[in-house]
Amino acid sequence: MLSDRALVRALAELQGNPEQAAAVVEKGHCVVLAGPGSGKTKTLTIAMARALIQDVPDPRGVACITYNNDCAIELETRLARLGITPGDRAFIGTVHSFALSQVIGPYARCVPVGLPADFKVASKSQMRAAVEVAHGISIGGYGNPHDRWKFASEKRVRDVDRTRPEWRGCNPELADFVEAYEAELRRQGLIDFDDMPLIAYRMIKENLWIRDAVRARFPVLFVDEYQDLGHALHELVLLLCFEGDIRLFAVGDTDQSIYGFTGANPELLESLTRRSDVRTIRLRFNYRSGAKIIRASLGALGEERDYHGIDGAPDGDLSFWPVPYGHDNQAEAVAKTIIPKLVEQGFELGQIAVLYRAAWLGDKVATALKEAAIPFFRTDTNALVKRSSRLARFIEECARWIAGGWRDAEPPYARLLSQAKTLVYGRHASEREEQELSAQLMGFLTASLGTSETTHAWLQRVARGLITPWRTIARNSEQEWDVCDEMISNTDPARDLDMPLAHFAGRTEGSGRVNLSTLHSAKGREFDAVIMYGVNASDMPSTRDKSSPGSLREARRLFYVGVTRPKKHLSLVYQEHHHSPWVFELYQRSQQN
Ligand SMILES: Nc1ncnc2c1ncn2[C@@H]1O[C@H](COP(=O)(O)OP(=O)(O)OP(=O)(O)O)[C@@H](O)[C@H]1O
Repeated sequence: MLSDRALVRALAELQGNPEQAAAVVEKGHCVVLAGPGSGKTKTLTIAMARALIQDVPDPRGVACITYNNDCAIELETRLARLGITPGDRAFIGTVHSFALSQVIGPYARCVPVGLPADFKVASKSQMRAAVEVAHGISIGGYGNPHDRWKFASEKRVRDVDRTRPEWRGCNPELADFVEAYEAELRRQGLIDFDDMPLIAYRMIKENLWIRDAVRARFPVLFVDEYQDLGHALHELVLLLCFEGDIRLFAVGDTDQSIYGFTGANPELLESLTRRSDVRTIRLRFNYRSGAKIIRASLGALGEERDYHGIDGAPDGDLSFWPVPYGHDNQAEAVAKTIIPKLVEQGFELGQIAVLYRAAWLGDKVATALKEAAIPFFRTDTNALVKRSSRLARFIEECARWIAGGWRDAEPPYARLLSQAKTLVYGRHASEREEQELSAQLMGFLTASLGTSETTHAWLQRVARGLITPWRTIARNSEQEWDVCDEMISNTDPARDLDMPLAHFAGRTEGSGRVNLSTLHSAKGREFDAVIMYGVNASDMPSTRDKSSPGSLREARRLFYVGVTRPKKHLSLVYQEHHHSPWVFELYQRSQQN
């Protein structure tokens, strides 16, 4: 339970930092801008707890929007430490789930948006087919529809307000393409992912009573990682907060903007700081990393910033690992030399992370670690348990309960039931629905106790016993039910991927396993030691990164995100005589004072 005592303790922790302390008690619109490790997320979570206790009377609550499910889960974990759990008074989720569960779900049937009551989210193949139909109608079928769609979908997420002249004034044929595509989806009772914030925006803009209803429920809106959220969220914020009187508390760092390919634009956050009705607070200390790592990170960014380590913090250390030949040899060096050396220096495996650009590089590291018998936990797209998938995490928690967790309530059954409720009903289930769900879940879990099934066989039973019946009744159309099938395929015994259920159940983070993550998924996280793998001249930046100044800048920011994750030690691994140019700049800057 959210308690005054936990809040008093949390507020006391910020007293040494006047900027953080001022931000959490701010009663007007507030934007906190700061570099890595400066306590933005900590400030946001405490501000949220304070608002819930002191500013917003029950049953009203607050909403907190963030970029993706990874970030939402990280926030939920931090808020849970302050006694806040998502529920009626606190919405925590992505902008898509906010749009779907707080605007479209409750109000679409009251306004003419052209959605049937039982609308569904389109699958990838339905979206591709709709693009092809729309291309035939709007462009006459000339050229490759999917190549053309890339430009159309960029316009779709950028020009959010279609009543403005830019929508038809600039590239009208792309506007036609988008409209034909959306009409084709609607004809089938479908919406897609990008539709969610766009439809919510239009619903609110055209029906101001919906904005009032959202404000009645959530008088304060928190936004984490604002720089990674695109135009649709920004327009929603302008509508809800600056035209609609909901209080905004946003945090972000333009130097860590790494989702340009999804339409994110760091300028949107900058534009908020120029508003006279917003108080901008800049944090100056980096609590995470030693001074040497902070200096190195400025070399990685290639620009100076006014961030400092805290007095008395250890300097931190860097090591450089030139390896003859390519990725395989570099992965071997990570497994056979670098990790053992870090362990020798006293680092725990669970506090070491290996970061890389793409999941296929993670495969190479995983293979080398397997051969060296080093346990690891993957959080990239090739991971068995997708960190970003609530369904995958729920399945893993069920396995933990079966593999002994039921004895000491770790995880407690109530948590499993609440996760199941969210997956199927999006949190609001009737008493009868909840009872039926519980009977089904409890029946399944108890039938799994004491069996000697492997993970693959058990997952097949999960699919038959839970997923198949649930996906037919699911109201929460956002859920990716196919994740269970992916897990079944990723444990295929024919490819020697199966494992005992107890082994699968122990695959949680921080349990003595090295963390393997893409740079994107490492965002917002921290580790004692970080190994940046594959920092080669041809990978960072890649030829694709060099195709435009914007993508080159974004690649550099991605490198910076990785370099700013360690608290105490940063290792860089690259091909001998073929290192990224940024490694050299980083080295030079780390040597200066
Ligand atoms: N006032 C403070 N006193 C002590 N430790 C703090 C303070 N503020 C933040 N920290 C610690 O600093 C670390 C970084 O904080 P946090 O993750 O909130 O930073 P951030 O700005 O969100 O980082 P990033 O942008 O890199 O994700 C955490 O370990 C946090 O507990």
